Amino acid sequence: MEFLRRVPLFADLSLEGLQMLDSQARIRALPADAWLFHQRDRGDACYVVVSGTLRLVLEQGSSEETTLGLLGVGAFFGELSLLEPDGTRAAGAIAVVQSEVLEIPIAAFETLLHTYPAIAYNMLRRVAAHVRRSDERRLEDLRHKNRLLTDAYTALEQAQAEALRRARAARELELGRELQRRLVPTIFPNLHGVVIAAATFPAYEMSGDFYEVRQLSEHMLSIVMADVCDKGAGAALVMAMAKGLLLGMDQRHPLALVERFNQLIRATNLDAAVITMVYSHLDIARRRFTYVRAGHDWPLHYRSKQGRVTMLEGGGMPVGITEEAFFEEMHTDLEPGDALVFYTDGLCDARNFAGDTYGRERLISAVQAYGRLPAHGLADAILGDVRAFQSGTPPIDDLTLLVVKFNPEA
Ligand SMILES: Nc1ncnc2c1ncn2[C@@H]1O[C@@H]2COP(=O)(O)O[C@H]2[C@H]1O
Repeated sequence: MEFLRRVPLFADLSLEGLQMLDSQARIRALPADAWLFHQRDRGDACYVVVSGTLRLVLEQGSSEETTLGLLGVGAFFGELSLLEPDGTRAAGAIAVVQSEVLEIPIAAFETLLHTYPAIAYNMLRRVAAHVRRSDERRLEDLRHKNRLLTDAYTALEQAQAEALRRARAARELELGRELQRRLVPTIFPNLHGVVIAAATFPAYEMSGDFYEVRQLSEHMLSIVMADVCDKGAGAALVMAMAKGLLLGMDQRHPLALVERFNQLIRATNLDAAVITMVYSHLDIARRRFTYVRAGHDWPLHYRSKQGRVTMLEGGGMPVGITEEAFFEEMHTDLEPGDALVFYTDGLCDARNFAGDTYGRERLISAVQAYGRLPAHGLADAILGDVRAFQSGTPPIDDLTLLVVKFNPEA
């Protein structure tokens, strides 16, 4: 009774009212973590905390919980569900520590409301406050969910745009690669027993390496091996432009062609347009090889009679550096069974795990060892030697190899 009198809600109750409550209410003990009731349970009593602490919980899902508030000694709760017919609990109540509550059955609660207008009025104020608070909570909850949704939507939009951009870039690269594949020949003129084999491997999606073999007359081939001094898409664009320029040029004189080509490349004003190249003519009837080496790695000449390899001499700077560049036209005579090996610097610069480069010495040894093989066999043997040396280390530069096997028909 004394305890009931100290509960603020019951402060104005008459002795009769307090006695009625006291006779009908009972104490319930709750161990820590015990549920007094769950949200959505049917309400059949209201409560006052006698000892300990309870927590009011919104149970939103199996794992989601929101604490509405803590109830200390003297707190009154559990009345909302009693005010509507067959009302259910708006929240669950759980003991935080070992606690006790005074349980007032619905019948006693209704008698109180009917008998004491002041209590009914207080109850009305509590309900109004609950409704307002729950509206605010719902609004804030909605705003929060809206923010989460907006964030998720923005993230999704960004991810979609990024995926689209990547797909487009990948498609463009694929188109570029395809275009480039068509720019380098795979079928070569096979005349008078001269067989050519070539292979190119870009370090990135696209490459700055290129080669070209054209038949200029019945007995004359032009052979070009070139390397744009850059990698990737930029190099590939310069490569396509350079190839176009070369195609339209007068091919009769190697030295004149390289000099003119240098001026044309300079005239493009592109910084990236620096190209090392070997431009050459193979005169099959005269067994003569004429070439201009513009800053490119020395082609190798396998002399079948001696079984030896020589580097083809002759100097010159890369194309595209200066208008005053100096180039040299050189000649060498070929014997049946000889081979010419052209390559880009990606071949000698191929690295192994230890960081060592394949190098020209190894290349010369390989050409010397396999020089007797036909063109494709020799190209495969050289590439096999490089791959074995690399043992899986990813390439850092484009790698191109072209082999000419000279077996003129008598
Ligand atoms: N914001 C609130 N929303 C719902 N119930 C509340 C809230 N704050 C306190 N409560 C009390 O928690 C009790 C849960 O059971 P009832 O719905 O019977 O009555 C509820 C109120 O007494």
